[in-house]
Amino acid sequence: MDHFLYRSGTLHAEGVALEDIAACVGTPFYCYSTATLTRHYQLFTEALSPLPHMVCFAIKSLSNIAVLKTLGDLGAGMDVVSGGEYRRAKAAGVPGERIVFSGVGKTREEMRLALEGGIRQFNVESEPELRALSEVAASMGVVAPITIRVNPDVDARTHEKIATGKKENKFGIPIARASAVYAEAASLPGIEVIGIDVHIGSQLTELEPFEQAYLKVADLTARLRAEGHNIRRLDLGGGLGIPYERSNTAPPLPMEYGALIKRTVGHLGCEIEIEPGRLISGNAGVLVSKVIYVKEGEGRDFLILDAAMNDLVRPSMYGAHHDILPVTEPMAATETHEYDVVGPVCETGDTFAKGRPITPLAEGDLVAFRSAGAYGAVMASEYNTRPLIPEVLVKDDHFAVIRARPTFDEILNRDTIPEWL
Ligand SMILES: Cc1ncc(COP(=O)(O)O)c(C=O)c1O
Ligand SMILES: N[C@@H](CCCC[NH3+])C(=O)O
Repeated sequence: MDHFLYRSGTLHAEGVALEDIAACVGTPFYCYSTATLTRHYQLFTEALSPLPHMVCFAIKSLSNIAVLKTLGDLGAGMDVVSGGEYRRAKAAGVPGERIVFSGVGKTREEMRLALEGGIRQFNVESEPELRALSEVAASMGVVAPITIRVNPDVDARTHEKIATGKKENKFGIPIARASAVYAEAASLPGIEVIGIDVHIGSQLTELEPFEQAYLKVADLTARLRAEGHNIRRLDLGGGLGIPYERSNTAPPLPMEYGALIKRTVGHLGCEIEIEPGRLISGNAGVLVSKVIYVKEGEGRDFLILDAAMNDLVRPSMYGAHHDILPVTEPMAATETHEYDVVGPVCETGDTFAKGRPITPLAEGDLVAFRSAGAYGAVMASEYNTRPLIPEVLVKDDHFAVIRARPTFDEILNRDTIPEWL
């Protein structure tokens, strides 16, 4: 469910017409709905209640500080994967005790930053990282709370580039080695073992892979407790998928996912942590773009937009589908026309969709890419010196620019010409 609906013949974000935002900030731009962000966060908290739990938003999916504050003010925790993301969470006012630090390559500087600023736990992914963290913490006279991310060797049945739970993936330690690694962790002076972490991939559209992974975590919890570890928190990762194509069967709902968690690990008396990103932010955002030209090609028509792969890379990177809606509501009887929808970047890969049926469009018309809130703005670049596009947050009947388009002066001034040139 989202809050982008046609009203009076034009697409709105909550109570605001997207065309009014376009007139104010220009195109292209990202637009997020506070109501959808809020609702999706609440779906998870409702799904996990009454278990003791924390929903830590994976901020890699959408890291604008205003969005983080929206969720943080509701009580959300944050899952960060870099010192930069940690700083964003803090800038949004989220206290350290609600921030978890994931990722395979945390540097000592990042560890120090989080230990100084406060941290809920580090999700440690390897023995060298464990030793480095212990050294850093001990040198500061503190103890780092940790879980160890285990790799359960489960096929998440998602796009291979975003599957993380198979043994050939770089993530976590092999679950078979867990006893040895936990024993080492318990012996290190700068480490306090809190629990177990697992995350098997993103955009999962079935519950079964989660079930396999969580059952393995339940077994491991019992084993590690028998070995004397005080396992009291389970971080079950993120990854629940969203319906990008409305015609497809819908992925499981947070409520069903919550029921699965209760069934598989709910009896263990652990605090449950989850790290959803896409399900909270994905359908909370659209990318609005304008048709620059309609170009007749060989046996196809190209819809050339002012948005490109540098603004939304998912279609060219993963072959991902995003629904493309005309901002002006089509008349019920309007026939569709098939377009190859492309951007202005000088690569054939700069293609959003091929042969996509859309209501006939003309120069200057606006379109909205649905489900663009997650892994949209955060993966944007300035390729072809196309400025990063603005982000706008809507709440009820008002909106605010939460990141402005940089000026070309700002962009050009980032480069410096050495004095010897
Ligand atoms: C460790 C970790 N946690 C959480 C997430 C969030 O995933 P998603 O946006 O699919 O919910 C990811 C990304 O897959 C991740 O790598
Ligand atoms: N960037 C990916 C998701 C990556 C998830 C990373 N943990 C996407 O757009 O689908």
